[in-house]
Amino acid sequence: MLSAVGPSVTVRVPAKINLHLAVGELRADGYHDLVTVFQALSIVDEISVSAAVPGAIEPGVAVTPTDGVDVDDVPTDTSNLAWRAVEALARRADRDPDVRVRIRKAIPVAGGMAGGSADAAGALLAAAGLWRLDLGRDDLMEIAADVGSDVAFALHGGTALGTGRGERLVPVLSRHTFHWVVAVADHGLSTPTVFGELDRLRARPEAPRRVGDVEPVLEALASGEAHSLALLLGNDLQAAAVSLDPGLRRTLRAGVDAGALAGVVSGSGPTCVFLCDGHDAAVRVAAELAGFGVCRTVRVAHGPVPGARVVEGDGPPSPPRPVDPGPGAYA
Ligand SMILES: C[C@@](CO)(OP(=O)(O)O)[C@H](O)COP(=O)(O)OP(=O)(O)OC[C@H]1O[C@@H](n2ccc(N)nc2=O)[C@H](O)[C@@H]1O
Ligand SMILES: Nc1ncnc2c1ncn2[C@@H]1O[C@H](COP(=O)(O)OP(=O)(O)O)[C@@H](O)[C@H]1O
Repeated sequence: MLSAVGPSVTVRVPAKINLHLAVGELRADGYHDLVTVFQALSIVDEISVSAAVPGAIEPGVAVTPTDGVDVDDVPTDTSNLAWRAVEALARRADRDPDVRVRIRKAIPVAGGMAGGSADAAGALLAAAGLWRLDLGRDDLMEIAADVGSDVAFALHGGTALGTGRGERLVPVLSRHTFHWVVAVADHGLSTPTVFGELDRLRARPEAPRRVGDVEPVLEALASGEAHSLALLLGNDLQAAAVSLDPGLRRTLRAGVDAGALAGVVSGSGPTCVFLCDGHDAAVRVAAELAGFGVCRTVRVAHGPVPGARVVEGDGPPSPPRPVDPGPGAYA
């Protein structure tokens, strides 16, 4: 959009959860190989990138909370993941990152829902549009993966199987919409600390049990059966998140007591997500769970939803991406 002060592009980008997260051994590069099933949920951040204008729009990052999210721990300096994405794109395009990034934040911070990665994906798409860069989807995915393991999925959206660090994606057939209750904790957990805790737990004789194969999860998604999927939700990082934050055990129990089909820690936590038998059931579970006092806030959400999309501005609209895969997809 051409405004009085200059052009700007706005992108909406979803949170993710991990329906299945199998963590391999620690690699020499400090990462772990993953086999994960991501699903994008209807909790979205909005990222606007505007051309800096001397004296009117200063380069940098601003963050505004929405939906009661706590943004105290979101940096507004060059360490913000959205800014790092803009810098990576600017390097690729051989230009200055002379922009202002505004983030309207609804995704819980440090909650295992990849909010920072979502902002990075949003900033990447918005800046590419603002600068009218001639980059294909593969170029954007490559830059995204360099910024963080989860950034590529935020561009992709829908439901996808992630391997490698989580950045290698194949779309997964997911029939129907799944309804979730999201229990947001009053604090965050650091992703590297949770991976480190899992390594520590695995070095002990009574190592936590690992999640099973991913194939049954893909079959349940293809069938669209929430009851089948509920039995298969699993996350190797859950034992580590619970070890660092034992209160999560109560949260997980409370969601099921409130009527959810099943619950699991999302990614490195501490957000817990509960699969419900339809939208009305999710609203009931959320109301009951909110009364248990086991988390800071409770949200109702659904998935899958599309990945990062341009909603306003003079950049090219993002190509529509199928939530269901085309030929050659995994399931
Ligand atoms: C655990 C997951 C599951 O989807 O999500 P979150 O809980 O963070 O949302 C992801 O793997 C997080 O991805 P992301 O948050 O992008 O991680 P990165 O910035 O790439 O890495 C941060 C740190 O986490 C650890 N890490 C991350 C990914 C991976 N496959 N193995 C790792 O060991 C490493 O210590 C790394 O230095
Ligand atoms: N745009 C951003 N939004 C949220 N956190 C950010 C952002 N940029 C950097 N961070 C840092 O990344 C950490 C992890 O945040 P986040 O991506 O929300 O969680 P997670 O890795 O658990 O999914 C935060 O504690 C914060 O310090």
